[in-house]
Amino acid sequence: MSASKSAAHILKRVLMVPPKHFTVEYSINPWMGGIVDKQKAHQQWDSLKSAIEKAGVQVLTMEQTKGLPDQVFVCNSGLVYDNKVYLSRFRHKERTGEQPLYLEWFKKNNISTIGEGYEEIFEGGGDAVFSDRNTLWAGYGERSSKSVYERIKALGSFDIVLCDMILPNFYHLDTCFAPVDETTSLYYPPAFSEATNKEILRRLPNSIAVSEAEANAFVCNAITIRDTVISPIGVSQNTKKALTARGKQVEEVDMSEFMKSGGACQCLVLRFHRVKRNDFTNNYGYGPFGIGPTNGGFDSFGFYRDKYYNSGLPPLYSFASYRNYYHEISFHKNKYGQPAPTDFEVLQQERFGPYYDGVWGYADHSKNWFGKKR
Ligand SMILES: NC(=[NH2+])NCCC[C@H](N)C(=O)O
Repeated sequence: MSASKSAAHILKRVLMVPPKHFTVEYSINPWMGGIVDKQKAHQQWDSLKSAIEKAGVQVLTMEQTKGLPDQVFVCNSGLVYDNKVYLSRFRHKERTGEQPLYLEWFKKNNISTIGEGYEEIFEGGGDAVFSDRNTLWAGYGERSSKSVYERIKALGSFDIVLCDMILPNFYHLDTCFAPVDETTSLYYPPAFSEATNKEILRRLPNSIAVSEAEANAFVCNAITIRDTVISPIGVSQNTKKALTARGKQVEEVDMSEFMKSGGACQCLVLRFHRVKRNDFTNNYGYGPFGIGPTNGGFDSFGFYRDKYYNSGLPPLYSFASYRNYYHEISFHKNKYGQPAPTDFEVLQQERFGPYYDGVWGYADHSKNWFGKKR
């Protein structure tokens, strides 16, 4: 059993693209065809968004650009780890127009980007998914290239489990595999080579094999948020039983319009997980006494500050710098319109000089607290 919390438990936000210009007008996978009912697509997208929010995850949105019908499948924009993203490079020319738009969005939201201009084909969260912070499931075959995963090591240090996919209908990893918790996934065994099947059961021994009918209903395109499994309609009684035995509840949403393009729940979201805290914060992102830097009180350095001590000037602490400091992605600008400092550690050293050595992290958060030196 993995020591690390499952990805489902640390999912914090997702990015979604409302289907303003969603159509099926070309065919780059075996599912694509049919006429999209636009109104239905909007309703289905809205109900997915509500299900995600109800499960406690924030939904950010980005506008769709006309002429890029598959941009709704924003999961394919890249793979996010902490505050970094490895950018996609699409296999089909029909989707390459999406790349610069995603790049711009990541830059605007202070997420550092890797992979711009790289040759290797990579379709982001469609083919690569974390089951916990230390384990990346890495699909290749129809879309992403196997070699890209050497490059992806630049994102962070985690195991990369290469998944050999062998059926054209299951062209993205998320069409046939979905992590559920630290020992469980939903998966469709025929879609994988024998070696990959073994590896899935070795690392996630409680995995649930779905039937052909479920696989074709895109049940493996589910998203688990804590204990809620949000899946397209079509989960069998057997699978429901197995999930209930794992303490999960199943919520089915109709994804018929998006399935005309070969996508469903998971394809419509890009995931942002909770970022690992520095040692000197508690699990709530605050320093001692639960007082955060935006209030008066002691901060996590053990320094007292009041809310207005720097009045007249922009505050030393702002929401943006606070988020950045706690290794959070800052999605908000502070009220002075200033971006978060790019290297907050350096900034802290300049401010606090000898009192700050970057290695705090005992129970009282500071070995130099009030001049104490232990
Ligand atoms: N993550 C996914 N499986 N996304 C679905 C993408 C669907 C899109 N029509 C394509 O073929 O690229």
